[in-house]
Amino acid sequence: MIGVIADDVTGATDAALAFRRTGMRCGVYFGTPPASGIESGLDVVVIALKSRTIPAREAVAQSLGAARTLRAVGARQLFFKYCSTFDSTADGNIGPVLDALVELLRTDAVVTTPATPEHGRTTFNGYLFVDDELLSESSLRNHPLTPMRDSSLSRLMNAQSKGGSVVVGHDVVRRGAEAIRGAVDATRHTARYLFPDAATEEDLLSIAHAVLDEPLVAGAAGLAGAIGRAHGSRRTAPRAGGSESAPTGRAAVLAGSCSRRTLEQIDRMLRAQRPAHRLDAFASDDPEHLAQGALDWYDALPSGPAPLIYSSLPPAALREVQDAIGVERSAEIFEAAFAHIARGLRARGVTRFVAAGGETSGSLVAALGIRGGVVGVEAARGVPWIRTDGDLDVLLKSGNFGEPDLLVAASDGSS
Ligand SMILES: Nc1ncnc2c1ncn2[C@@H]1O[C@H](COP(=O)(O)OP(=O)(O)OP(=O)(O)O)[C@@H](O)[C@H]1O
Ligand SMILES: O=C(O)[C@@H](O)C(=O)CO
Repeated sequence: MIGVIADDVTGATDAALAFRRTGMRCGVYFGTPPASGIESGLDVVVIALKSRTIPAREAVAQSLGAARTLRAVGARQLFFKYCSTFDSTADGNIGPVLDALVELLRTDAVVTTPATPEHGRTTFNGYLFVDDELLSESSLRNHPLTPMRDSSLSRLMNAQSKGGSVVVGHDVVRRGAEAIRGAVDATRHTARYLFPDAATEEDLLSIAHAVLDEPLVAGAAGLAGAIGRAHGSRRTAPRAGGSESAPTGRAAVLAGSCSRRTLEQIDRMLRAQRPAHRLDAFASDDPEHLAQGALDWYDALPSGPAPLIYSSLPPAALREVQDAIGVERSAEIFEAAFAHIARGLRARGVTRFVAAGGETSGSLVAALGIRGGVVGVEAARGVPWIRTDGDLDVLLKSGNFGEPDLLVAASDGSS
């Protein structure tokens, strides 16, 4: 069994989908459950944390807790899922968590790559590209919590981890798994982290074959799917119980992501004349007050299409809020407000939640007390519906994922 520790909930569902597509039986848990709460017979157990931007020490403690539980239920390999755009601060948390996992597993070389070609993430000479731009020149340079201003994976990693890192060039990767394994063995005692270049699914498959017996690997959905394929798991039956059609309950969309793609998707909602309410921290910085305003607005809506409640702003307006209120404080205000709103909407009969943004989704999942779920139909690449253990359907969308009409389409048909 492969045990996945994901540093946010949208990343967890992205990775779970990548494994499930290859036919692996995959369960998703939000927060670390007791070992007895994990279904037996799964090929992959994904534990979703919300540890990407919390203090490094807490991220390490939570990740070690998840790792111990996964090992207790039989994980032979741990996969640390971080963002395909390496979202992290200068202090972590990718490096500190991996350092701690290396020590826990007493391993000495970790092969890792964020490359996920289906999401437009590729690496060359150790530099990370988002579509045709370097990471540091992409919209990720303006991320509200983890602005990415460098594209060199080894520089990013060295700044937040111990043990050093090296790049395994594309010339080696394209020679296949044996060559990659040779590079891993040659570096085992000199550098802890290896970033093999990957521009295609074929590159990822070679990397996956090279690491099948390693106790610890790390990366994004690209490597997860490749490992699934390398296990030849397409031959096993998909897990029963995943819903095969999109859910249809009463819907609401909550967007706290300020990513470029989410802003486009919100624009589509507005142009489709969906009822929309923006949370404004300048009007009130009290999350409960903001939430009550949104719920009063919701209560006054005539029945009709699913509404959108959002805090998302484009970069310049976002900076104004952050300069006035503080980066962490403003994030806390909105995440707390979305938590109250999610609970309020649930109480009013909403059963289908579409959430945009990893932190925002994490807040919603915690507020609704969702502990786990089954991966259902794929609404967009990397974005599956999750049928939760509490009879809700949630679509947890990474900020930059999905076609521009995703929010409209996923919340269609509500009354
Ligand atoms: N108007 C705003 N002003 C300041 N901060 C905001 C505002 N709106 C949202 N935020 C904060 O910005 C952060 C957005 O992060 P989130 O993870 O939800 O989206 P994302 O980074 O686009 O998604 P992902 O991590 O999946 O790529 C949240 O902490 C949110 O509370
Ligand atoms: O890897 C990605 O880009 C996503 O799964 C994610 O982690 C965004 O939060």
